[in-house]
Amino acid sequence: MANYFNTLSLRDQLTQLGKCRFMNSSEFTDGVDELKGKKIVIVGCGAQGLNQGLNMRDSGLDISYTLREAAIKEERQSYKNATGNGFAVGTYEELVPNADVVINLTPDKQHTQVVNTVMPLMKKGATLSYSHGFNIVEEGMQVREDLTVIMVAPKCPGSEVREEYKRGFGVPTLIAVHPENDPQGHGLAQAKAYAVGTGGDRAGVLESSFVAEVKSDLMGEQTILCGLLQTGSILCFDKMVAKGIDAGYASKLIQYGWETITEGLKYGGITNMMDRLSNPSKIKAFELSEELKDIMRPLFQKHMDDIIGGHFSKTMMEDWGNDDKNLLSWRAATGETAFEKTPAGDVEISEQEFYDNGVLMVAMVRAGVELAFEAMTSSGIIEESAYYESLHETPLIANTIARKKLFEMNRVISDTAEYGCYLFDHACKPLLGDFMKNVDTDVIGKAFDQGKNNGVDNAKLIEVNAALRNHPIEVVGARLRASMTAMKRVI
Ligand SMILES: NC(=O)C1=CN([C@@H]2O[C@H](COP(=O)(O)OP(=O)(O)OC[C@H]3O[C@@H](n4cnc5c(N)ncnc54)[C@H](OP(=O)(O)O)[C@@H]3O)[C@@H](O)[C@H]2O)C=CC1
Ligand SMILES: CC[C@](O)(C(C)=O)C(=O)O
Ligand SMILES: [Mg+2]
Ligand SMILES: [Mg+2]
Repeated sequence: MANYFNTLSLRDQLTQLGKCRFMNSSEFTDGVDELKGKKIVIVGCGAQGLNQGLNMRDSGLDISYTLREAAIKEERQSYKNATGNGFAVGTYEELVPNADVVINLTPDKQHTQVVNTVMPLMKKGATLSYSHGFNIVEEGMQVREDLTVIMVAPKCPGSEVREEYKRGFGVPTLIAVHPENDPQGHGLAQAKAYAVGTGGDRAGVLESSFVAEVKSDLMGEQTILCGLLQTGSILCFDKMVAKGIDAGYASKLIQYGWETITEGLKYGGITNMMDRLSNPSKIKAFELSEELKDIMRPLFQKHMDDIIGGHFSKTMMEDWGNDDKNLLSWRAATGETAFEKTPAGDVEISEQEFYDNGVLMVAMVRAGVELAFEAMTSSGIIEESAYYESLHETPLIANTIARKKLFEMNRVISDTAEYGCYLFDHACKPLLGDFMKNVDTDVIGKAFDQGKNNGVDNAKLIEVNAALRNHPIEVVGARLRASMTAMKRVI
């Protein structure tokens, strides 16, 4: 199998990378009709499998799970997830031949083997669905000509897919039809109905391509969403402790700090997050983030280039072939970091204090979000997609760190995201070595303007505010957040 993206002509590469249309809610008036009464069988019952299945069943769809035989026999967690929630479970041979739609929600590493096993059992004209297109785009999986291939990719962890649905809403979702596999022309209608089933239509759906989803998803998760949050957690914690700040306080400031400060992003983007700081702190955070952007830009660009060119997927697949040696050793090493091992102290930290004493964390978030967005859009990914894969998803990943630190983040995200996160972290920490030598507790651990007057230069403040507010991510973000809020009001 060859990398599908690399087999395309430049024109087709650019067309598929740039495919992204924010769909109007009027396009979803048929609800789940296209899939009503159809047999939908999900392969795997993990982070996405369980939560998508619960939502689709509550939306009136016929959902059952097929698991590998050993998982059923040994009553593994996937089996318990499915049966414990009252779903029918069966082997591939029992369920796949009658399925109208087979949804592959196993880890990316398993896709080739899983698809090669289930495909011969699938009935003529059925549909195969994914939530991430790695197998199609990076591995070049060839799917039987009579089968339709679609993707419905929620832009968030599985736990949020369920939580938002229960709140009567949903999460932004990207849908796509593989152009090589749409023999009956109904792929888009099915993907739309599936997105309604998970609640995605209530938050916003992007009609995109497998290619755009893969390249943007990989970039977001490796850099700002997971990689930089990991690097920032470790570096900020070590700095505070080295400078004599109580380790329990430092641990708590970081564990809950990402969640608190990125909450500001949800409501009003980077502008709002930065506006939560006093004027002197905001100017300091701006200057730090400019410096961080200059230092980290080549690394963000390298990740984007390696993703676009296929170097990243090639090297990760080598690790798959090596029994995940890198992934497992990097996971173990993360568990040994001082931040992971130091429990959050029993101290009260107010919401405002997380901002005031976390100026460096705010600067890291601004730098990472903007750099990821810039690297994606300059590679042909449309702004809406780049927004979801950077700013929008950062608070959702930050929530996972608040639950159980980096362990929880890396547990909840896909193995693919986890691998890319460690790769970025290992390159980023040394890159920030000199920068970190020059920072002190006035920007991490204590308030920047403590005991000083609150004065700033007017011209400087105007310049900083303009730079923040006029960044393209703020423009597209304001539009997307307004439509999400409008959708929420309609429901
Ligand atoms: N994690 C996330 O939040 C997101 C994930 N995605 C995508 O969703 C897909 C699923 O990822 P995720 O939910 O993280 O996966 P998980 O690791 O959480 O779940 C995997 C499931 O697949 C089963 N499984 C593992 N290996 C095999 C195998 N060889 N054959 C059959 N079943 C197997 C496991 O069950 P058992 O081992 O018991 O057999 C488990 O139920 C991926 O394509 C990922 O990129 C997309 C958006 C976000
Ligand atoms: C951010 C990681 C992710 O892409 C996701 C939750 O969207 C993943 O692969 O887990
Ligand atoms: Mg993702
Ligand atoms: Mg991903």
